[in-house]
Amino acid sequence: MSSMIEVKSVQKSFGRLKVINDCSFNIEKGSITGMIGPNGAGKSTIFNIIAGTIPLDTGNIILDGEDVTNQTANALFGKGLLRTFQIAHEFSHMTALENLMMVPPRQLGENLFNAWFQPGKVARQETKNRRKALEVIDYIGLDHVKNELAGNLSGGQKKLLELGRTMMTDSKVVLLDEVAAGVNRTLLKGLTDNILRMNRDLGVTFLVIEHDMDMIAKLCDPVIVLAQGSVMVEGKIEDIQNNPQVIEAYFGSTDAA
Ligand SMILES: Nc1ncnc2c1ncn2[C@@H]1O[C@H](COP(=O)(O)OP(=O)(O)OP(=O)(O)O)[C@@H](O)[C@H]1O
Repeated sequence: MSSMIEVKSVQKSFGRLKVINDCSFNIEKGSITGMIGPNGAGKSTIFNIIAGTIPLDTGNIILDGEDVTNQTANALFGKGLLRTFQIAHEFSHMTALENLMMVPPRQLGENLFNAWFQPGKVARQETKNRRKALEVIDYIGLDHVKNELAGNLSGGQKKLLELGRTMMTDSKVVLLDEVAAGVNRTLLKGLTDNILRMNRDLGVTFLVIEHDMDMIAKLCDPVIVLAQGSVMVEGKIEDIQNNPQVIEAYFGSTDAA
């Protein structure tokens, strides 16, 4: 297997606080890699560095063989790396289906030149886009609420819609940051099943940061344990759960989930 993402000796400090400390790991192509660790271990920070939302101090991020260190989230999006975002406030008054249709980058209809000079092409693109959105909404099991305003969807349905938005883009790698938070068990199963299907059917690689250990156990292999800004151990969830060092650092921590 080859690497989709390589994190190489990354360091990151906020002021005098060293948050990421010589952190290195690989995410294999086609894997669903989990990341766990105690509160404050640096999970969100390394996640944001990979996603291009915060710059690193030293080290490198390699995406599918290309050095993409400190490239913007937009540039990375163009290269097939996507993180899910909560549905922004301004999209909550649009329907679930419209939210999906909004997603593709470089949408022709938004380009004035194309709208004026290539109206046929724009219409074709919109039809294609709508067809894809209908396929995606069916795939994620939200067909029955496709015309509902996104703001009226339940918390779990919004998470499914966020996942659906990643499917509109043909992403190679999707970063998921605590998607299970606040989602009920039934919808969580839907979310987990969809991630597994996207991985299996579409070959999407995932990096999943999650406090929900059931979800990690169902989805992820391998699991990386981050502690104090670097990788403590990496392996199968069964081995990690029995590792005394991890139990001490993670499960022994009073504020661990
Ligand atoms: N922008 C920032 N400025 C200053 N300190 C920050 C900033 N972002 C994060 N930190 C600090 O970096 C450390 C790691 O935070 P981070 O959010 O990456 O941890 P985490 O492992 O995701 O934690 P949790 O599981 O609680 O979400 C914490 O001590 C946090 O206070």
